[in-house]
Amino acid sequence: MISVAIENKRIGETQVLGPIALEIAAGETLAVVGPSGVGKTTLLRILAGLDRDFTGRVDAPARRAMVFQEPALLPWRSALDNLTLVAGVNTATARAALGEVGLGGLADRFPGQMSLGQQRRLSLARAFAAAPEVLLMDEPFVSLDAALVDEMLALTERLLAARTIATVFVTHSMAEATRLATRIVRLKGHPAMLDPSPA
Ligand SMILES: Nc1ncnc2c1ncn2[C@@H]1O[C@H](COP(=O)(O)OP(=O)(O)OP(=O)(O)O)[C@@H](O)[C@H]1O
Repeated sequence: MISVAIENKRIGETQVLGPIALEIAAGETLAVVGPSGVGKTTLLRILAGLDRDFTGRVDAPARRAMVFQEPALLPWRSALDNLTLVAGVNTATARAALGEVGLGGLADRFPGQMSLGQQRRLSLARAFAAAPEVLLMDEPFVSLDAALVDEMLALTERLLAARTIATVFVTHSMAEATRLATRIVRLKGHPAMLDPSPA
């Protein structure tokens, strides 16, 4: 379970967020939608513990994983080694995670030797490998073609269904939000707050 109460988040002189209060239960998938530049990534980075420069508090389990817009893989490490460098992921766990996303046969490939879809699946495998209690995804399917988005959505649904993770994902796409999320919230305004009308 994640509980967040942001009073104020500034970037320079500008107040970007707040006040914002949210609770996300284990097993729940919350989609955060809103216009470009409203503060969705800023909120997600606070939830991930990557940004502590705000007024307020975040209570969340320590085991958090993040999936970024770009796969952010290490090009000089094999698929397997991209997973084993995550704390708590040994070779057996990494192989199981690769198998779960359909990359069991590509453990020794480098990211540059994989298709875009395979790289995205590797990025998902890396996030799930460490058995996170909290998963944060920042537009994980942006710039993919429709068929690949559909494949990635199906895979993510399958991975989440087998676990009880508190998930927050940022998206521009209402179609993605509706498909994956159990709840949708919209960020609105400057500074951004939760829009009380249903998203
Ligand atoms: N390092 C920075 N310096 C100055 N302003 C920033 C910085 N990072 C973000 N901002 C500003 O903070 C606001 C929120 O940015 P954020 O990236 O959270 O928006 P977003 O909703 O995720 O946008 P998008 O949907 O386009 O990714 C924006 O107005 C942005 O210009």
